[in-house]
Amino acid sequence: MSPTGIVVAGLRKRYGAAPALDGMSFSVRPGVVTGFVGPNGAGKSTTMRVILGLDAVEAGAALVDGRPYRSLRRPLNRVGSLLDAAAPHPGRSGRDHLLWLAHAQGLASRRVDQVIEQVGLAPAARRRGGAYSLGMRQRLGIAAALLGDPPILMLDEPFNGMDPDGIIWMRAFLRSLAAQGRAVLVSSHLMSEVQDVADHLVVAGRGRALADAAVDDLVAAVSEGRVTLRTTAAPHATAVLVRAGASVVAGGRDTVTVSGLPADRIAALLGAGAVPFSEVSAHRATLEDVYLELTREAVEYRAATSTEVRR
Ligand SMILES: Nc1ncnc2c1ncn2[C@@H]1O[C@H](COP(=O)(O)OP(=O)(O)OP(=O)(O)O)[C@@H](O)[C@H]1O
Repeated sequence: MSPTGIVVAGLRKRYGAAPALDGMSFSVRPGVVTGFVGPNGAGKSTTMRVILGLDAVEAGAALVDGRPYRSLRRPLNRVGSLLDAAAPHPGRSGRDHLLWLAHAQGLASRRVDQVIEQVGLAPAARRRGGAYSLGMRQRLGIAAALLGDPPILMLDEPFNGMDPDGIIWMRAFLRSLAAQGRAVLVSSHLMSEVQDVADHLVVAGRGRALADAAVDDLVAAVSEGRVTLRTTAAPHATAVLVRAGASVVAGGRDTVTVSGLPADRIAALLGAGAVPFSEVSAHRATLEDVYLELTREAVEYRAATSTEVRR
């Protein structure tokens, strides 16, 4: 398959005065789905374009199988990419679009029917492209990326325009591609889209990777030292705990997340203050928490979504 996947090291690029990439570094390993998430403008699409040699950088390097994309001998057999949903000629069928691409790459027509099957486009393959929904165009774009049977796949926002069934299909499909040993990089500006599919996450913000780590490690790091408290008297509990030096963040209904105090001390303080509670347990952060924590400073504007009381 691919011995090294993709390695991105210290990419820098400006558009005018504004840095689009400001030291972007991460790697995409074989056999794993790597989610590439970050707010709008974080530099995800620019990074993918740089990996494919479509954009130049002022510093840094992007290597595919240890080489710059442009020096690969048969690049389409090494990396399959989806940067924008496919836009077949409106009068041409999806199958004809793929046949045209296959011939341009010197690939057998047989490959076209295989990838159409793989992406579940068979019922629509002979329909005119003009009638395709965005979700169908995404499938067609993925079929095109797979034509050369590449060991590396790079998909920019492939969930865009997919309905819930399409999203479930896409997750399973990406997992199966990684299980075959391929390196799969998939971007999204929504953490919810990559959760349940990515084993590894690169969180981008302001042109750099804020994190490049296994999902489990990120969740553990953000969970550490936090305690979930379930109480019907959240305002009272918050007042008691903040007075004792904790930070308290409102969670779901009847729950708050406490940091700065161990669980046994929290229970003792609430007991002493006669504050009712039903649970005090180690907090398990969600991927959404991880994302919010990491990108807090990288987002130019975010409406207040939680009430946080700090000491
Ligand atoms: N062709 C361009 N000309 C000028 N600025 C650009 C161009 N392409 C990207 N940028 C800027 O570079 C920065 C990074 O953009 P990029 O599209 O890579 O981010 P992104 O993470 O993919 O965001 P999104 O999720 O919105 O696509 C942004 O500030 C963007 O406005």
